[in-house]
Amino acid sequence: MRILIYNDYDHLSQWVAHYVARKINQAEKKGDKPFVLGLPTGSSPIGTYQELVKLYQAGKVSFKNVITFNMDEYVGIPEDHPQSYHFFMWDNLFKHIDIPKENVNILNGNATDLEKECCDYEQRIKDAGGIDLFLGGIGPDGHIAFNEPGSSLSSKTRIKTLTYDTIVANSRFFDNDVNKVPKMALTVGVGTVMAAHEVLIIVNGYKKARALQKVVEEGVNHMWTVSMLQMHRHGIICCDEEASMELKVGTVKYFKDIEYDALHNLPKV
Ligand SMILES: N[C@@H]1[C@@H](O)[C@H](O)[C@@H](COP(=O)(O)O)O[C@@H]1O
Repeated sequence: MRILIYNDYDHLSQWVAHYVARKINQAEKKGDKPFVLGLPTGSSPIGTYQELVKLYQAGKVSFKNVITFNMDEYVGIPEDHPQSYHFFMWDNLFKHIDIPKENVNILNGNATDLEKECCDYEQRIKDAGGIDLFLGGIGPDGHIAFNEPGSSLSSKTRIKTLTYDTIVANSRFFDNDVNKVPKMALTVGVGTVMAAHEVLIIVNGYKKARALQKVVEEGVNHMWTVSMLQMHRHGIICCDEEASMELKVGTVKYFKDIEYDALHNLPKV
């Protein structure tokens, strides 16, 4: 697992966006199949999305041949609700780029048969040839997508009940009122994320420091579901200094040394 520790969120976001754009362009050159990208919501990827929009506007990347799969969606709020993940994705990324609407996949939290929606989503991922690169964020309790502590590390897309921790953390988007936060969500499983060819997780801010410490310095544990990344063949964590605050000085120094190039040069797009 690679750990890239950037001085600040802006540098981290720039690097991630260039990395994604480079992968898209490499796939475009090969020309055999669309590039399949897994995407998160939340505040962590916003800087990356802004940088990707800039790269698109500068003509450095096109999303015409990209298929996306989002990680999760709340159950029971309309797609045009400002806090739905559908709304978030169009508002922060899709409406600013040239991705064809039919290439965007987001779980439907209002489907009449939610279990079928989850099974169909797994099938759609398979039909697309699997996910090439899954971007993700984490919750303060180390959850990935909505795979709350205790989730099966081989889980697939399914319905999950949100923990009180997550409801409180996400209430900041719902007028700080826990009662307004949906109690259930549809989410890809830890196994769905780990099946991607590559997984890149963005971790920023001090509130994620404890989770990062667990994931980097302790073992694989279902109570910190993102720790499963340790088992992935191509796992990368991009974090900022604040998120690294609970790591040992020696751990930080080690990863800063071995990732010197990635910390000082942007991937060529
Ligand atoms: N389901 C989402 C996760 O996919 C996301 O990673 C997490 C962190 O959000 P933020 O990036 O806003 O801290 O929030 C939610 O729980």
